[in-house]
Amino acid sequence: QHRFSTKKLQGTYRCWSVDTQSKELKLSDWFFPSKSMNLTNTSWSAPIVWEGTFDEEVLEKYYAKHKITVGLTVFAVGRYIDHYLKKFISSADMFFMAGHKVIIYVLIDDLSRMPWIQLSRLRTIKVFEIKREKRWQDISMMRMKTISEHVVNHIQYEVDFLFCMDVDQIFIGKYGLETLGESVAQLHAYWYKEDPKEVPYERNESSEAYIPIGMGDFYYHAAVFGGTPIQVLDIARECLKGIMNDKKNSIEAVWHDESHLNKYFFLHKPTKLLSPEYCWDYGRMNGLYYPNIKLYWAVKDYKNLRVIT
Ligand SMILES: CC(=O)N[C@H]1[C@@H](OP(=O)(O)OP(=O)(O)OC[C@H]2O[C@@H](n3ccc(=O)[nH]c3=O)[C@H](O)[C@@H]2O)O[C@H](CO)[C@H](O)[C@@H]1O
Ligand SMILES: [Mn+2]
Repeated sequence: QHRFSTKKLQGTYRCWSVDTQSKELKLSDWFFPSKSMNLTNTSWSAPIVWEGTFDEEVLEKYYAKHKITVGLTVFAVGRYIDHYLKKFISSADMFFMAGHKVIIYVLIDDLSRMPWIQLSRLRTIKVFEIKREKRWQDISMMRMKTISEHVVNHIQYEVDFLFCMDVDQIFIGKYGLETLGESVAQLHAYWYKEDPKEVPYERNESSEAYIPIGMGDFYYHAAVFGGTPIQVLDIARECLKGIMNDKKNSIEAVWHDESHLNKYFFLHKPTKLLSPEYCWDYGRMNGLYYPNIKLYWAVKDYKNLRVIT
């Protein structure tokens, strides 16, 4: 078993297996990082996708012949429905996999509050009612349970690739084929330049999400992850297992599902990483400028929006 044991962590990474089901285009055909850019490859040879590293034309041509459908799950519970959902979906309609088939899976705790949104061609929405967890921490963490159930029940038969995203964000640039992969992780905008020693991994040894100081590769943002449906199923199941075991021991990891996701990607290296351009925070990172932001954080308002318990 790969769950935590200090001895096992040392040097024995489980690398990804080649998923023969994946319709992904071969890396050497479309990924051309320039030498002047930093951080375009990981130590396990996964690409880190930035604007300027990929040949969009080659990708479009390839996927014109190999038709795909891309899924996108988003949760909206409580006040997050009225505050974020419409903007997230209408901006996704415009920018997420433009020109390709997309199914947006909305998981909502009150169907009657689902906003009416006129979609473009090739886009479908499927709405599912879910039960509302009492604490915001559980709303966030139990997404892993709901995602895994829906992947098992239907998503796996409907899409070739799947993304799972937070609702409190907005697309503003083309979020395209370059992001597709077997297992895709998002670099967190606050920590992508940081030494892994400094990032907020769970440091409690008793937690399933524990990563010892000095280990770890990057700090990944749980607001975006994806891959093939089978891979996403594995991510969601493993994270849920960690979350539930922690609950049994009355532990809650410091950044909830994000801590468990970081543990997962530490043990099972993602095959593709997305630069912070794919999930940017204009609020805190305003000293830095990237001209090609594709998705950014909406303004947070925890005090008014989160369920209070
Ligand atoms: C950088 C950072 O601070 N990250 C943490 C923070 O992310 P966030 O502050 O981005 O968390 P969040 O409030 O966006 O919650 C995550 C997602 O759960 C859904 N949702 C959550 C609450 C709610 O009342 N209704 C609802 O629909 C919604 O899709 C939302 O986008 O908090 C999360 C827990 O919430 C995780 O611990 C993240 O690791
Ligand atoms: Mn969020």
